[in-house]
Amino acid sequence: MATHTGGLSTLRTGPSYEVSVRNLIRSFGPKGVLNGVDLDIAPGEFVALLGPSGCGKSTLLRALAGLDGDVRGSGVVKVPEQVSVVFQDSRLLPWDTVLGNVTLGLRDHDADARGRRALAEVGLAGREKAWPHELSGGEQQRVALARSLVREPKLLLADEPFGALDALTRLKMHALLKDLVAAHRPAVLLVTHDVDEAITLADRVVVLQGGRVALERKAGTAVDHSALRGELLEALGVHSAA
Ligand SMILES: Nc1ncnc2c1ncn2[C@@H]1O[C@H](COP(=O)(O)OP(=O)(O)OP(=O)(O)O)[C@@H](O)[C@H]1O
Repeated sequence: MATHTGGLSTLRTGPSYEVSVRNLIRSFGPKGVLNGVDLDIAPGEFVALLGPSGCGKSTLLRALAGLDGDVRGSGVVKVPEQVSVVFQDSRLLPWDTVLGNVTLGLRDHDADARGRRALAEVGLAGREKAWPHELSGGEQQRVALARSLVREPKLLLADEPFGALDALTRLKMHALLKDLVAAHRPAVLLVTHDVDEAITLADRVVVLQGGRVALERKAGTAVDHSALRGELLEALGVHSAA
């Protein structure tokens, strides 16, 4: 699914990066959206992408996924071959079972066994034969995660995957995603509007603004959550009294 530029990647970036973006520019008609984005993601690193609505977060994610066509020469210097994408809606095929959705397109002889294992990992063992409409929104997102991870991606791209879920389900999904990422170790780029979600889940938080990376901060358990929260909210133009 992802597209490659080859060649330049070894000149511009160390082999230690899974993803390298240099001076990525994207516009729709005369409107510039991405005006020179630089971003590297190391193997197994979890990066959260924050930014005001319309600043180009999804555009960047789609460029990395190769969803908007050929990205050669556009600034995506390096992306791995195995990329999986999870969106806000699960995008399950309504006419196939849960297991069928997870294994869709897999040709290996052990696809079913792998699909069952992936479903067990997301807490849906026993639901293989269910239809998507029989599942809750949270369960459908679990299936979407299983479908992504069964392909053992080197890069997991997630575009507000929990944005449509209630607060409690969202917290449960955070814990699940943390466990899945710890087990599979893909590099992750998570687009989110939720500053706390970004700080809790990611190793690094990147703020996109004016079509460029405006701020990058280390996140994770070792950092002062509330100080980082304040700094990020300020960068996003939200002035909180807290
Ligand atoms: N296919 C397209 N054609 C024309 N304009 C587009 C297209 N896709 C995105 N845009 C425009 O590019 C800008 C960035 O959109 P994008 O979806 O990347 O922003 P975003 O940061 O993900 O926003 P949000 O947080 O609201 O989801 C927006 O102004 C949008 O209208």
